[in-house]
Amino acid sequence: MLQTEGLTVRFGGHVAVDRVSCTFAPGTLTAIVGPNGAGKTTYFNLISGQIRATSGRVRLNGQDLTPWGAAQRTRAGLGRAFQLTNLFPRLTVLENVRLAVQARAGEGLNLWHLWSDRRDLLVRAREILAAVALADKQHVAAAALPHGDQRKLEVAILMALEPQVFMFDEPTAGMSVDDVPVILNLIRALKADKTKTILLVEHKMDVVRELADRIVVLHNGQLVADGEPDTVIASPVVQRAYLGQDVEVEP
Ligand SMILES: Nc1ncnc2c1ncn2[C@@H]1O[C@H](COP(=O)(O)OP(=O)(O)OP(=O)(O)O)[C@@H](O)[C@H]1O
Repeated sequence: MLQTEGLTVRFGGHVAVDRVSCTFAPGTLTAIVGPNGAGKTTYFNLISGQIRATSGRVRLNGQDLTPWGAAQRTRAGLGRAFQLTNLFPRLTVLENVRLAVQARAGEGLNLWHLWSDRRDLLVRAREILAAVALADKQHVAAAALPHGDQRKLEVAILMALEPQVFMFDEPTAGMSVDDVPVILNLIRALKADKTKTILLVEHKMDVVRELADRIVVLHNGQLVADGEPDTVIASPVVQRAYLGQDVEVEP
């Protein structure tokens, strides 16, 4: 169970995320939608610990993570698709995934263990690469991958870490038409597991409609709608937000 309580961040005079309180339960995929600049990515950054809140709290299973940095939150089970800066650019695709599998298996993110004889870890890494359709690129250096493949590698590493909470921020952005279904299938499979808490920021409403159990709408940093997809999509607040008109929110 992931919770945010009154989560707020100000950048100068601008309140990018404004008192957002929300609970995300295991077995549920929640789509977070809203117009450009609504605060979706900033909300993710506050949850994953990339930026610190001005006020409010983030809890996972009741534990207050608010004072913790991103790495500690990852260890606690909050998983966000890694940015390439968190990867080892000169190591191959397989080595990067293998390291994440090792970290999950409790051997730590230790390069000296990379060639240990834990064959099971290597097998698991190869399975994950097959699932994200990167098996044929396993020996390519991470930094040499085209953008779409780098996004797939980020998802592969996230899968390898087996977090309790999966956070996807526009996971298919910049991907080829062939790769989009690969990633959507993976998210479907995670959802079918029914034990994971999945958060998805996504602009494509057809994807949201198909995958979401619940939709949360942010507008000007505030949570303005929350509920079942059909109800939320039909609500005047969403219709107005997507038509670009002003939405009335709390002062
Ligand atoms: N580090 C920062 N410093 C100053 N302002 C910021 C910072 N990060 C985000 N903002 C501002 O906060 C607001 C919310 O941005 P955010 O990227 O979270 O929106 P978003 O809903 O993810 O938008 P998009 O759909 O375009 O990705 C924007 O007005 C943005 O300019």
